[in-house]
Amino acid sequence: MSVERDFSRVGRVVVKVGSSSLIYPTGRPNLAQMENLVRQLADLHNQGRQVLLVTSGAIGVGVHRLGFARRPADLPETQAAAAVGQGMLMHMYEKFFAEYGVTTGQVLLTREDLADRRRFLNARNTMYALMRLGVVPVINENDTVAVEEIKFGDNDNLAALVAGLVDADLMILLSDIAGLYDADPRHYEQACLIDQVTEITPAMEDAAGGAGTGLGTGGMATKLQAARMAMHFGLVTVLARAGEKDVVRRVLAGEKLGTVFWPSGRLENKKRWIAYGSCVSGNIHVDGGAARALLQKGKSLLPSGITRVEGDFEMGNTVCIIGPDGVEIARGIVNYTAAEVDRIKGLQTGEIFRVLGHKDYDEVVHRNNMVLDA
Ligand SMILES: Nc1ncnc2c1ncn2[C@@H]1O[C@H](COP(=O)(O)OP(=O)(O)O)[C@@H](O)[C@H]1O
Ligand SMILES: N[C@@H](CCC(=O)OP(=O)(O)O)C(=O)O
Repeated sequence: MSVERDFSRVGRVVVKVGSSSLIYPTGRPNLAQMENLVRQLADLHNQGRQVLLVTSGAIGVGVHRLGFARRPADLPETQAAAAVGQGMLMHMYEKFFAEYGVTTGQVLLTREDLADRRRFLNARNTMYALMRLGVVPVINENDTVAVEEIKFGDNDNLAALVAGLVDADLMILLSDIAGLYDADPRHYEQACLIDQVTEITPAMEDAAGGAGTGLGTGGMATKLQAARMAMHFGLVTVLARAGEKDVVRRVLAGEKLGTVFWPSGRLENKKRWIAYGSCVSGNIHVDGGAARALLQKGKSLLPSGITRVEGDFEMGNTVCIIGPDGVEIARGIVNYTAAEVDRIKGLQTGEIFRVLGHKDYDEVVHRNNMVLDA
């Protein structure tokens, strides 16, 4: 049964638009599409809603401006293209938004900005300040400096992280496709549009192919990752075609357009960061008793159930907690270093002081700093 879409009370919206919707096959920017999108976003802004735009397209636009026939294989040249293209994109957005009297602010993020808790909170404060000042943040990955190890890699995941960061009510992913299909529509003419998703199934993941054009990154697979993250955060996602007439207005009006992904949980902000923002520094393996205590009884992780430690983490880092079958059961912020956990593993909490010479916490990972099923 289809759940009614009522977005009348949505106050904060993150809209992500992909390269394939912003660039013509000629490699030149699709000004009509861009202007159209900006008009709709400016209208949302005028309604008193807070709008954040996550935009792709910097590399694609820069590649064409620099006269490359296709995206260069070489990283510095790709980053040079991003530097050129990002400036061009921002110039166009600034111009179109200004026509409607709306001020924009460019925010370029790297994976590291969100992986570090202090920088994550700093980024959040900046976004809140921009919104308080009535500015529409225009966000992209900082492709010019981001190298492989510190990349989000695709803007779908970036959009979901941003939506979680600012506590958005709704994320709209605009692409060159009408929504999620039960098979890759490029290969199966009979593929059917799925109008709503309450759980992302393995069949949907199997059907999610790569990018539709040479410009897109990640294709449907990264959109499903982003939607899964948003569902876990407690946010609604709508995936729709950017070129659909008045798509943003119609989505917000509750029209049955594209695919809606309904929330499956309600993760609080800090736990969102633990599960998806922070980088994992090591693994703690636990026995069956500890796994049950965490999963079924809502307990913290104590030294007694720990069997093995992997990695070289510091206190305050994020670690994965691995069950006896080798599968991750939780993720959390650890209260001791890897060397300390190794020394107290299997012991009762009463023995921590005797072994380490100090005891700041009974718990190796406290329940409040732990997320199950991350
Ligand atoms: N199951 C599926 N449902 C819908 N689209 C799919 C599916 N599998 C693969 N795709 C492809 O994903 C493309 C969108 O991803 P991508 O090219 O990365 O777009 P964007 O630039 O908007 O991020 C579509 O053009 C479509 O061809
Ligand atoms: N940050 C890159 C876009 C990366 C990306 O995810 O692209 P897309 O799949 O088109 O949303 C750029 O601006 O070119």
